[in-house]
Amino acid sequence: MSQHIGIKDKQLISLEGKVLQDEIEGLIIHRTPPIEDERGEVVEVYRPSWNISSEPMVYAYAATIRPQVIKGWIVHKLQDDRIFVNRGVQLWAFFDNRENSPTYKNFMKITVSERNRSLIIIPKGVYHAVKNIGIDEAQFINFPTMPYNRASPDKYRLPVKNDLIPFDFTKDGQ
Ligand SMILES: Cc1cn([C@H]2C[C@H](O)[C@@H](COP(=O)(O)OP(=O)(O)O[C@H]3O[C@@H](C)C(=O)[C@@H](O)[C@H]3O)O2)c(=O)[nH]c1=O
Repeated sequence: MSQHIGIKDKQLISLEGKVLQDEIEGLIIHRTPPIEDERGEVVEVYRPSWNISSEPMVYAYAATIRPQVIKGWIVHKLQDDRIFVNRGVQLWAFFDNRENSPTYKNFMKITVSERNRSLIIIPKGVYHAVKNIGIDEAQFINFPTMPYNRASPDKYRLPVKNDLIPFDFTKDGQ
C-alpha cells in the first residue's frame, strides 16, 4: 500500500446527523422546509410557536449580497438579529464576543441556501458576517428586535480580517 494514505477523517457528524462544531449560546438555526407544489413553493418565515425568540416583531428589512461579496463583521449591543436566508448560497460565520457567555470566544459557521432555508437567531454581542459563495445575488430578510435607528445605528464593525476573529473567508467559501 502507498505510504501516502492521507489523514483519516475524525467524526464530523453526530449520531443524530448534526454537524459537529462549537456551539454559541443563544444562536439558533431553525430550518424551514419549503412546501412545494406544481405552482411554486411556500416557506414559513417566522412562527411564534417555534419558541425561538421571545421578542415581538417590530421591524423588518431585506438585504442583498452580490456574488463573492462579504458583509460584516458586525455586532450589535442592543438588538438581536433574526435573519431569514431567502435566496442564494450564503456562508454565515459567527463569533461569541460576550465575556459572560459560557461559549465566549466560540466560532461557528454554516452554509445556508434555498435547499435548507433557515431562520437564524443571532444574539446581541455575537459578531456575524456573511459571504455570498454562489453565482447569483443572495438575499436575506432580517427581523431585528429593534427598528433601525437612523440617527445612531446599533452597529459596530470589524474588518473582514482582524485580530479578534480567527476566520479567513478567503480560505472558506471558495
Ligand atoms: C440595516 C439598515 C440599513 N439601512 C441603510 C444604512 C445604509 O445606508 C445602507 C446599508 O446599511 P448597512 O451598511 O448597515 O448594511 P449592511 O452592512 O449591508 O448590513 C447587513 O449586513 C449583515 C451582515 C447584517 O448583519 C445586517 O446588519 C445587514 O444590515 O442601508 C437602512 O436604511 N435601514 C436598515 O434597517
